[in-house]
Amino acid sequence: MKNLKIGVFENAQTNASGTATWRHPDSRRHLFDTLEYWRDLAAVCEDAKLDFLFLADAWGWSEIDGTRPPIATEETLDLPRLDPVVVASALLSTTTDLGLVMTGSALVEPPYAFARRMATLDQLSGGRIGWNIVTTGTADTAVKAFGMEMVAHDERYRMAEDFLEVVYKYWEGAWEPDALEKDKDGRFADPAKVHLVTHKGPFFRSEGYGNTARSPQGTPVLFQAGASPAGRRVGGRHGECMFIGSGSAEQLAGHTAAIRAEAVTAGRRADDVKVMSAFSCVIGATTSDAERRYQRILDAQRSEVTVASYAMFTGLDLSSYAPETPMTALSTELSQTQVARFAGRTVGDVLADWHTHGVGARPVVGTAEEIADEICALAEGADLDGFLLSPTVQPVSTTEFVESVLPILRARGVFRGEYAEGESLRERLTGASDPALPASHPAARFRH
Ligand SMILES: Cc1cc2nc3c(=O)[nH]c(=O)nc-3n(C[C@H](O)[C@H](O)[C@H](O)COP(=O)(O)O)c2cc1C
Repeated sequence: MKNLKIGVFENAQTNASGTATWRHPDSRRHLFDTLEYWRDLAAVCEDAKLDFLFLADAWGWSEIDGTRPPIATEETLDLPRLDPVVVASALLSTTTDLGLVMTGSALVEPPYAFARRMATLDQLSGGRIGWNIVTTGTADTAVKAFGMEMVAHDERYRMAEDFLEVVYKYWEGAWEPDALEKDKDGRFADPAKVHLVTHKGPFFRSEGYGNTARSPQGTPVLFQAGASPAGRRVGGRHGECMFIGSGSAEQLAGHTAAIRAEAVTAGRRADDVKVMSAFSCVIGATTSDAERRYQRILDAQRSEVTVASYAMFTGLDLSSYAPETPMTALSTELSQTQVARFAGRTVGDVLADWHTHGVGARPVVGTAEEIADEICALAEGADLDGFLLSPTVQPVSTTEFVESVLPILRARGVFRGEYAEGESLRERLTGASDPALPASHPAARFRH
C-alpha cells in the first residue's frame, strides 16, 4: 500500500463544511479569531508530523432569494471569518516543517497581487506553501461584494485557466532561480535573469516585472477540488493534489479514475496527480461509545441551519421544493457537485443527509482500530494517495486522531514517522526530487 499523505481541513471560521457544531461542549472553534487557537492546532499537526494544515475559504455568504437568513448569523454558518493568507503567515513563525495550504479565488483575486502574496509566504516558509485553486463556491454573493457581474460555472473555470497563466508567468518566468547574487562587492541581481512579463488573455491583462523574486518552490503546490466535468479538466491539467469529497470506496474509485484520466488526456502521467479524499471520523473506546459521541455532535446542531447551509453552497432553497422532488430536477451555477452527488435521491433525503454532515459524508464512527481499517480499505479500494482529515469538533477531533489512529497507521507502515529535513512541501507530497514543478507541468513552459 502507498505511504499515505494526511492533512487537516480547517476554515478560519467557527464552523466548517456546512454543519454548525460550534455549540458542542468540547468545541473551541468559537476561538478561531485568536492566534492561540491556530498556534495550538498547528502545533498538534506538526508534533504528529502531519503533511499540512489546510485553510479553506469563501468570500461569499448564505443567501436565500437575495436575503441573508438570520440563522446564518445566529449559528455563524459562513461569517465572520479571517483571511487564510494572514493566518498562514502568522503560523510561519510557530512552525518549521508543517505545510500550509490555503484556498485562493481565481474569480475575485487580482492575479498580480495574489502572485506576490503567495510568493512571499513561500519565500518566508522555505517552500512549505500550497494553493487550493477555487472558482469560488459562493460566487453569487462574492461577486456582489467585489462589484462584479456573476460569472457562470464553466466560464469561471475558463477564467481560472487564464488566471493560472498570469501567475505562472510571474512565479516561473519573471525571475530566474539564480537571478539574485547578493554580492556586496558585485551586484544584488543579474538584469539578464529578470524578465518582463506580458499577458493578454480573455479575462486578464498584465505587464510588469515580478514584484517578488522566485521563491523556493516557484509555484506553490497546486491543489484543486472542483468535481464537475469542467473542474476535473482544470484539475487534470494543473492540479498536483486533488481533494475529493468522502464516500464509499466504490464512489471514490470512480472519482479517482476520472481525475487520473483527465491528467492523462492533458499529457501528464496518471499519478502526476495525487488524490486525497476528505475523511471524517468519530472515535470511541468501543463502537457503541463512538455512536453515543456522534449523537452528541448531531445534537449540538440546530436543524434549521440545514436549509441556509445548503443554499450557501448551491444558491438553492430546498425548503421551497416538495420533499419528493428528485434532485435531478434541480440545477445551479454554484457548486454543481453538491447537486450531482445526490442524483437518484429526493430533496427530503438531502435535507436529512445534509443535517448530519453538510458537504462531507457521514463520519466513520468506531474504535481507533476500526477507523484505521477503514482508512486502509478506502486507500486501497479507491487508489487514494491520502486523506484530508475533516474534524467534527475542533481541536479535540484532531488530537484524538493523532493520538489514537495515527500510531496504528504508523505501526502498519502506511504513514511515515518523521519529516525529511529541509524538504519542500512539493517534494513531500509528490515525491519530486526538487522543489520546482516538473518540466511536464503546463507552468514549466513559462521558464527561461
Ligand atoms: C476538500 C474540499 C475542499 C474545498 N475547499 C473549498 C474552499 O475552500 N472554497 C471554495 O470556494 N470551494 C471549496 N471546495 C469546493 C470546490 O473546490 C469547488 O469550488 C466546488 O465544488 C464547485 O465547483 P464544482 O461544481 O466544479 O465542483 C472544496 C471542495 C472539497 C472537496
